[in-house]
Amino acid sequence: MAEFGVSTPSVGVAGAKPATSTGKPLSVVALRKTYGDAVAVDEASMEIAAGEFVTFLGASGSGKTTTLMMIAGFCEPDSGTITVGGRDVTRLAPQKRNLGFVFQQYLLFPHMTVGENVAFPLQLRGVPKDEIRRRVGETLEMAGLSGLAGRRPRELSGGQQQRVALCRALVYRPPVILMDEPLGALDKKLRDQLQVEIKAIQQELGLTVIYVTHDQEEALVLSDRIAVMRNGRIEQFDTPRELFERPKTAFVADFLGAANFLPGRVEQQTDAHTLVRLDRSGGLLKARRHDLAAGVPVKVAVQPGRLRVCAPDDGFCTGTVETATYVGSVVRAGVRVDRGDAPLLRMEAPAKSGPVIGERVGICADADDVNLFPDEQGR
Ligand SMILES: Nc1ncnc2c1ncn2[C@@H]1O[C@H](COP(=O)(O)OP(=O)(O)OP(=O)(O)O)[C@@H](O)[C@H]1O
Repeated sequence: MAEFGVSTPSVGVAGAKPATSTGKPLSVVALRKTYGDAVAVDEASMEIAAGEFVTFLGASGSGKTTTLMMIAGFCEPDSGTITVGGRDVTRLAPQKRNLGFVFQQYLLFPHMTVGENVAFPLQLRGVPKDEIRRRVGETLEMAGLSGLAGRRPRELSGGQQQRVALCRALVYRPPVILMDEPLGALDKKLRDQLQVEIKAIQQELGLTVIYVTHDQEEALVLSDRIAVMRNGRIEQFDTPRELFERPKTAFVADFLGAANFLPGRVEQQTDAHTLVRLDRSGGLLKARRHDLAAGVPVKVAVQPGRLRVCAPDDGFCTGTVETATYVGSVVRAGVRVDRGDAPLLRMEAPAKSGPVIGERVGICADADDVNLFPDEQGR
């Protein structure tokens, strides 16, 4: 599976670190960039640990690439600071920051062979020839490209070209590698495969990686932590699990898990829970405890995978199954809720016991899976 020739150690396990990390910590403080009146990046701050895989995730135009380009040195910030391994690099030229880059366009030199492309960063740094030969050989082997060293980029597939681009970034062991949608041009199958390989190699070498994508699944698979960006701001910077289970805003809940939202009001606080009365059906729903006063209008948010079918009398609402799509291990269903608490509740149920179209059902959720957000519109 892992063509990079490394074992695939606990892929996707946040925080798994190798014994020796070649990465360095990176810190960004109050980074800001404007273009005329438009604010592209607004006071972005984050501390990234050595060996951590961090992803900037957001919709088009949210400021991901601008933030990455400021870290790389290709775009000058209006204000703020960037430090790598404790050294302030904010005003340094890109080549003086000693960072590796991999972009969506492979940007390989077409007239050079694979081996020459990978050797290039070492030649620039004046590394002796024998050493270059050894390190290029090792890196190509790790990427499963040893047999292709003599080919030119046009004689390679897209996936192979992207592996060469990755080798060229890895060969001089930069303490931080920046990747901007590196798999964006590849088909889904190849993308999935290279995600596993990039993660494996990052863990193996203990690299610090900052990765840009607008693909939520890719971000979840790869990252120790994800910075969800919106309108130039970091909306939440957290582990995939925290973002998914404890989103701090309705935007994050919707962006990461496509949450269901139901309008209601806080009814009562207990020591362990917050009780919510749904607006239209009057159903009572238990959420994990939030610090909200009785009477406050809220949006109740539950991820589709955390809703369950139960007996109509046992749920916080009832409805009729309107759609049911078999997608392998689960059935994705849409439930038309009585009295209009939500247009159509989206849920996932195990395929074996999945709901069928036309069935009358109750809907339940564990309190711990129910998040509340104050409803700013107030109603
Ligand atoms: N050179 C520029 N001149 C003017 N505006 C710019 C420039 N570069 C970026 N912007 C604006 O800054 C904002 C953030 O752009 P950025 O490319 O960082 O977003 P992004 O999240 O990376 O988007 P995408 O996923 O589409 O690449 C956008 O509104 C964009 O139009």
